[in-house]
Amino acid sequence: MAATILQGKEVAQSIRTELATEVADLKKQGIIPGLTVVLVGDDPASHSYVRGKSKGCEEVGIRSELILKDASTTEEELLSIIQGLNENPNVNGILVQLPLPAHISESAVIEAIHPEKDVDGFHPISVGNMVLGNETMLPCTPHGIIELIKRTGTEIAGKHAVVIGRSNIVGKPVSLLLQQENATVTMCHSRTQNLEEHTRRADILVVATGKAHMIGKEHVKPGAVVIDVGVNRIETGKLVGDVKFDEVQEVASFLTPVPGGVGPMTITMLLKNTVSAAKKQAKR
Ligand SMILES: NC(=O)C1=CN([C@@H]2O[C@H](COP(=O)(O)OP(=O)(O)OC[C@H]3O[C@@H](n4cnc5c(N)ncnc54)[C@H](OP(=O)(O)O)[C@@H]3O)[C@@H](O)[C@H]2O)C=CC1
Ligand SMILES: Nc1nc(=O)c2c([nH]1)NC[C@@H]1CN(c3ccc(C(=O)N[C@@H](CCC(=O)O)C(=O)O)cc3)C=[N+]21
Ligand SMILES: [Mg+2]
Repeated sequence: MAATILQGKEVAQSIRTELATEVADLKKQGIIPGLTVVLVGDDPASHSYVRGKSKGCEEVGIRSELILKDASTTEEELLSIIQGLNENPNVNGILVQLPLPAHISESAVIEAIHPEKDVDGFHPISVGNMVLGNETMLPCTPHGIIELIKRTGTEIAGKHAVVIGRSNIVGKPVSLLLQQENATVTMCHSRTQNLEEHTRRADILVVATGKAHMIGKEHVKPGAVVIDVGVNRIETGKLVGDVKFDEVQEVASFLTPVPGGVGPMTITMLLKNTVSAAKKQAKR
């Protein structure tokens, strides 16, 4: 039986409609949520993601600002820009697009963002609160993935979830959130031996490696929910996931497409975090 395609784009759209109503209400109270995105350098993929973020803000009525700096920007300059944004009451959320040029320390930059404005959920305080299960800003991609899985009607509790990838922005946090939803979680990475043996036991398989088409139907248990996080531009210029969509579609029960799956959910969770940051900051 062919998998149901999990149209993240449609789910994202319906959440954005709800957010637009919420933002309209906030505006009546004089609260205008604002997001500032800082982009250093001229990586074309980064520019493309950042455009998606501005468009998302526009759709729901969030005021967005883009600060573009060239690749030679120093760490000191960037830290001082962040300091200014921390102090600016019109800015509720700050996102510094990663990766940064090699001469800038990503951890120093992330730590400079005020945790209340950390809409990426990357600050050590946000990460620590997530690990402890405290209420906090959740990282956008992992949060979007959990929302998508829930929309399938799949009960996460008790299921075996396998996550491939252990990055700080996707693999690690999504495995933690799945565990908090009471899944039994296995984490795989580039040093995992016999990958297929692990993935074939997954009721829920989350793939976040950045390796185009590395997962085929031989990796997937019939009936599994498969979430493809990868966004890879191949030679033809086409955008593809980490999963061989056509063949995995034959065995999975649900499968996310690329594009149109996890990506739009990521941006929507960013919008959601920005709105919640604005509400929290307005109370003070
Ligand atoms: N749709 C969205 O919203 C988003 C999409 N992405 C995309 O998701 C993908 C992953 O991103 P990110 O987590 O930042 O990537 P990273 O490169 O930071 O991490 C990749 C992870 O995959 C593991 N890995 C690599 N190759 C293999 C392999 N052959 N077998 C098993 N594990 C492997 C690595 O293992 P090891 O740790 O051992 O090196 C690492 O843990 C990228 O394509 C990225 O563009 C990312 C963020 C958001
Ligand atoms: N500080 C920071 N926060 C991030 O959240 C962050 C980051 N840095 N660096 C890079 C990764 C990657 N990422 C994506 C977001 C949306 C899509 C997305 O919307 N993709 C569309 C296609 C986009 C296109 O056509 O290029 C889709 O999948 O449908 C993809 C990737 C966020 N990231
Ligand atoms: Mg990375």
